Amino acid sequence: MNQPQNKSFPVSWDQFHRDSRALAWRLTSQGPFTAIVAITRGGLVPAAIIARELNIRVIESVSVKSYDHQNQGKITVLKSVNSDLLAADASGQKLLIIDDLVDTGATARAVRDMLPNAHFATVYAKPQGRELVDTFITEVSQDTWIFFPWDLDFTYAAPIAGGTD
Ligand SMILES: O=P(O)(O)OC[C@H]1O[C@H](OP(=O)(O)OP(=O)(O)O)[C@H](O)[C@@H]1O
Ligand SMILES: O=c1[nH]c(=O)c2nc[nH]c2[nH]1
Ligand SMILES: [Mg+2]
Repeated sequence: MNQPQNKSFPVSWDQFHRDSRALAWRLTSQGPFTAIVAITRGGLVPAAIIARELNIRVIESVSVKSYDHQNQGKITVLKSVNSDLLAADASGQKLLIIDDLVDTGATARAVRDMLPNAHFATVYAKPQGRELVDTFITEVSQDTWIFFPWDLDFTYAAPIAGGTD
């Protein structure tokens, strides 16, 4: 990552479900899609919600890793897209790629290279990667780290004004 992520944007399960549903609503005018390609692991949860809302039964995964905790490394493709879907994309079928967020855009670029005709959607977007995404719901600033509900646990929060309660 290019700049420190000194703000935080924690997302609850409720909020994530609502935002993913809002993304599904927005995607209704872009389909119908024959299949979803979820970018694991973060894209698996919104992909399940969107598949349910849009009645899509075929879900493929592509595994791309670029972060170790909050540090960006080089892009590694751990699992590519199966050849049937590569052929479907090349023949003009509408595929939908889903991820939880786009940050620098490195992951999105790698997956777009595999499926150049697919519609790319994320729940959240940061400015550096926004142009690589066709549809998203909420933008946060580049110096914000989004904390997803599957990475969080309930814990004590100090008062905003400082000190202890
Ligand atoms: O736009 P970028 O700068 O490439 O960052 C966005 C990607 O980073 C995160 O995935 P990560 O590589 O951490 O793997 P994970 O989904 O398994 O958590 C996130 O889920 C996106 O896929
Ligand atoms: O949980 C996450 N939050 C983020 O803001 C982010 N950016 C890249 N990868 C990320 N993972
Ligand atoms: Mg990811």
